[in-house]
Amino acid sequence: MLEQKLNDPSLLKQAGFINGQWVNAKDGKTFEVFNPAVGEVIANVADLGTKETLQAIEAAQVAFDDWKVVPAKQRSSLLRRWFELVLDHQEDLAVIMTFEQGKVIAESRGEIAYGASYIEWFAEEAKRIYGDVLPSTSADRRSLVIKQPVGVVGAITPWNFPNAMITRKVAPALAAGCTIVLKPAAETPLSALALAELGRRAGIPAGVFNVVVGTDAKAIGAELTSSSIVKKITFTGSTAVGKLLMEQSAKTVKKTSMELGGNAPVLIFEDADLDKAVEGALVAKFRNAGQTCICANRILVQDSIYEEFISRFTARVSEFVLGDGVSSTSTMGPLISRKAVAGVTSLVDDAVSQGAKICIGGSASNNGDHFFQPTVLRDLNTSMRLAKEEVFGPVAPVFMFSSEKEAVDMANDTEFGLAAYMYTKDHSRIWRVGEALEYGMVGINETAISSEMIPFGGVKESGQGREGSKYGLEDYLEVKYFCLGDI
Ligand SMILES: NC(=O)c1ccc[n+]([C@@H]2O[C@H](COP(=O)([O-])OP(=O)(O)OC[C@H]3O[C@@H](n4cnc5c(N)ncnc54)[C@H](O)[C@@H]3O)[C@@H](O)[C@H]2O)c1
Ligand SMILES: O=C[C@H](O)CS(=O)(=O)O
Repeated sequence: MLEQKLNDPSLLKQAGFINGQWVNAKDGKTFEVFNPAVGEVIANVADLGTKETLQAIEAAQVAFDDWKVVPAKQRSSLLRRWFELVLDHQEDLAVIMTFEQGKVIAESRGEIAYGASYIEWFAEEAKRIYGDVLPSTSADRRSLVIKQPVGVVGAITPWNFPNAMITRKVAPALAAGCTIVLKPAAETPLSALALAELGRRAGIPAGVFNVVVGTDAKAIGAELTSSSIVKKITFTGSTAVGKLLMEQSAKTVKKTSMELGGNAPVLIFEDADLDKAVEGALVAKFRNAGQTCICANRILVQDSIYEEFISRFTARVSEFVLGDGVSSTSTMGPLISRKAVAGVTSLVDDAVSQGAKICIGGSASNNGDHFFQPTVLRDLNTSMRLAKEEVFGPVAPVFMFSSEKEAVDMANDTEFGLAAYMYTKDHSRIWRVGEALEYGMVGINETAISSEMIPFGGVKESGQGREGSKYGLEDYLEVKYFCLGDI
């Protein structure tokens, strides 16, 4: 049982969190949460819907009137306390995450630290929300700008990073003086509810941070996007759903922040440090069993080093140990669902049917229903689905290119533009290729590019807005201009 694994079993919450209270569904409905590694039910969580979402929005509106005038330093202190409590409970939060999402425990511990870093960062940024005094337009008037919170925020988050994708939204929202209604993914509600419990213990006032858990994402999302009380929607998830939410938000002209899908290329040029390129591509591809938005979705290798790269990379991939993420011997966990395994399988089968060769792996593993073998494919062409679609699984398609121009054209031949990576020692090439790549983030001889201090986000159909860094707060603030006459 999950609670028996926890030092503090009271962190395991199975109800929604609205206006500082744990609430069950008005109709008493619940839904099951599964451990993807073993297929066991680990929790039965309240299945909230439209009525409870409206209740949460109204609570957030009432709370906003008080929260927006809490001095920045006090908001900062509350966020700092929340940060400290998250780190104090890092192990329990990591165990909860591995049980409901499947990632290996070391990665879960890492995500808790990463998620906490956003709370720490925005606790600090809360005290740096500055306005401007502008040059006068005439002798008898003065112009100035203040910044104010946008208001009630609706947030919808994915299952692949069930802690950090939440704190990356809730922390800046609260730092700016906004209140928030969060709908986490139904696959991973427990991490969100544990964060809400620790926020409550930190002293974050009732109604400021609300969590609506439920399986009817469409209904909850419709309520959040149609309400005139909700002034902003912040979403992390697939591009298809992001487009839908943007459409729904247009009717009330909401601000939107969108962190959407990716199709990250790794460009490995013949002058690259091949050891670094192999290790970088390995991390970029197989983190969270390939289920991250900035995973290496295509590995593009220059023809003269293609065989050497394939040999070294495949050797390293053969070292992964598939298994239950709670086991310290496992280095890769399951995918989130059987549907995910089927999706990855169809992408591999499509490539092989068109002539791609399997270097290692290539099919679902017999470890259990949700496992897929770490896979390397070679001899691919750009007509294959793997060249266009987000894999979201442990499959590394290695494409070949001849010239720098061909590499850039291949890399940019996608509607996505989140992250891209390149390995080269040529500094002129770094600037030429870096500026030509149509992506929001570019890793150069490095693929571990994420932190709370950088502007995370993409261009094209990978989204709009940035999360983290000094830029991440602006999405939760409105600029107000004062014109002082009769001076
Ligand atoms: N850019 C980023 O920072 C980032 C981070 C993580 C994941 N992602 C992307 O998310 C996708 C994988 O996550 P996923 O499968 O959870 O994505 P998803 O879009 O299916 O679901 C994301 C969230 O949206 C909700 N949702 C689904 N349909 C909805 C609807 N009609 N109305 C309202 N809410 C709805 C889901 O319940 C979930 O909470 C991938 O495309 C990945 O690239 C992007
Ligand atoms: O999956 C998307 C995450 O944003 C990736 S990261 O952990 O922020 O690098």
